[in-house]
Amino acid sequence: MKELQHLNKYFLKYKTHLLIGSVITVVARIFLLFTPRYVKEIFITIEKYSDNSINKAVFKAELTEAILYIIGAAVFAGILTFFMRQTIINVSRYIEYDLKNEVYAQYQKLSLNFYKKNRTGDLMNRISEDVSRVRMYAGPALMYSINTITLFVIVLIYMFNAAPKLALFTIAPLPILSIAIYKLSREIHKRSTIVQQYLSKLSTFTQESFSGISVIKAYGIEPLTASNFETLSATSKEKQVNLAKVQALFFPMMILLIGVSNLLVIYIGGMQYINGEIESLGTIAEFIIYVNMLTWPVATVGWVTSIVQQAEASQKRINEFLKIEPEIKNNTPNHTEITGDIAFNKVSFTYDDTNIQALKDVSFKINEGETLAILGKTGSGKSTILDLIGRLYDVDAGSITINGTEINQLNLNDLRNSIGYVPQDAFLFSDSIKNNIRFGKEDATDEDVIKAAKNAQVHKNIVKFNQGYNTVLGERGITLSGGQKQRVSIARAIIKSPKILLFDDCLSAVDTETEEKILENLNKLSKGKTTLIVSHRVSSAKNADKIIVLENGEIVQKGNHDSLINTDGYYKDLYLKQLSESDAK
Ligand SMILES: Nc1ncnc2c1ncn2[C@@H]1O[C@H](COP(=O)(O)OP(=O)(O)OP(=O)(O)O)[C@@H](O)[C@H]1O
Repeated sequence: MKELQHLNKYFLKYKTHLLIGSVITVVARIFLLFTPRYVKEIFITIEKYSDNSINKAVFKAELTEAILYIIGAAVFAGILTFFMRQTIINVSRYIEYDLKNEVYAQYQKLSLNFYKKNRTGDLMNRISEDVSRVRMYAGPALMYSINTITLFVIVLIYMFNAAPKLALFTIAPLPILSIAIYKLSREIHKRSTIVQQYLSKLSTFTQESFSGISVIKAYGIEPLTASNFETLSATSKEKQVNLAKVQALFFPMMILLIGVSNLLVIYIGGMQYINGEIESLGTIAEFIIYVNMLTWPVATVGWVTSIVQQAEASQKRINEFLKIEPEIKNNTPNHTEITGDIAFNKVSFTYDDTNIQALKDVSFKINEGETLAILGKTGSGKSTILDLIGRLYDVDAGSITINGTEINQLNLNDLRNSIGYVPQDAFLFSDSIKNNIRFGKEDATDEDVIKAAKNAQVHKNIVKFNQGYNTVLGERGITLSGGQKQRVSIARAIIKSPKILLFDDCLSAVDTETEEKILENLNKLSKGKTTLIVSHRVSSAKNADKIIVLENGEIVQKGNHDSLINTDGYYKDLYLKQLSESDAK
């Protein structure tokens, strides 16, 4: 129960609801217990009438009174049961909602390293499956526990008062029922976890197959994919059948044990009646109703125990993530002014998971309003420089400063809000083009969106779509070409009009003519803004104020276009190669 203590703060938050719910539960059970007692009364009345101790009129009156009490109590207990569910079960839904929000907020705080270590499916499972299991503890388990305890205490008092020996025999099989249900619930849980795993394997397989349907079709491997699906599906079916087998045992077992208890009541009760140990047959009828009333609560003891165990395991998994301290912390809660003077001072950085040193002793400076182009072979560390500016990771050695202040001393939100970042793989949400661009600036008007799209040279493409800016993009923006996606992503960054613009090789999929136009527009737009352009093309770098060339994480060349084309090295070679390529066209 240690892990579940995390929920205590929520129980405290909803204490009034819980208290009212508990009181209602107790009162509802008390009313429910009117039935057996009045059934006994009816039997006694019948016995009195058959003994001729009462006349027909009294018999009728007593019978009617008892029946009315039974109906009234049942209706009242029914209404209270409704409110019992409306309070306690609703609280479990509130707690589920709060917990999901807490986990989601924590996910957002965690750094990229966390996302590399944990699979998306796992993150999704903890926020949905695990939270649902915990809800079962916060609601149904709590409700049934109060229910069972109340019913048990009252019924046992009644039973032992009425006929102690009969009471003892009647409740004897109940612990067996409870243990059996506990064992069965555990088995059901074990098997349903396996079923769950297969279902998620099936959905991952289906999702991947249909995302990559063009590759599957191009390679003509539909039969192979179909047979892999069939194999997976067959195992999944087998597991479902296994689960259904144990589930099918649940009710027969309950019916059997109720039957045994009923027989015991009738047999022992009958013997006691014959021996004159109990005064009326009504007591036997009363006990039969008690046994049936107790069966479900007793069964729930086993069921609740298994729910609590599952919830504890799920909460443990949730707590594992909640306890992780975000690696990237906002060290300055106060607002900080961000300008565009950026300096790298002997920065080194190694990726934790791969142990690859992506940057070694990198130093450079860009003044506000300047453009820096970063070139170099793949894997030389270019993207890492951009990631470090946005503090997606913190440096291992050296420092990065913006206007003389180390970036880890800047307010993290201010820093990220002042950056417009266009990643290498443009990621677009399944939403309209307009909203995808507006994502950069929530309060942007339609005119702002169009202006940004024009500057990113994508407006003409967008208006050609039937729905124009309202065109909804499919999963991962599949309806757009690579170059169009890159340009929508650029529009998203420039609409924000940030102090710092980071372009990570985001013109690779556009032709050189469009690239030229975009760069021209950016040149106008980025007046006063600091711009970093990562590229593999000299055309993207030639107008930059400064150029650096990276190799294996180290700066091997520094300068501008004019100086670098006159110096032997990577830049000059690239320039000559790309010049001859464009001449050849
Ligand atoms: N998230 C990551 N986790 C672990 N290692 C990484 C990660 N990102 C990059 N690396 C490694 O760090 C090195 C530098 O990568 P980086 O992405 O900065 O290179 P790049 O110059 O931008 O390459 P490209 O031109 O192909 O985009 C590479 O060896 C790469 O494998």
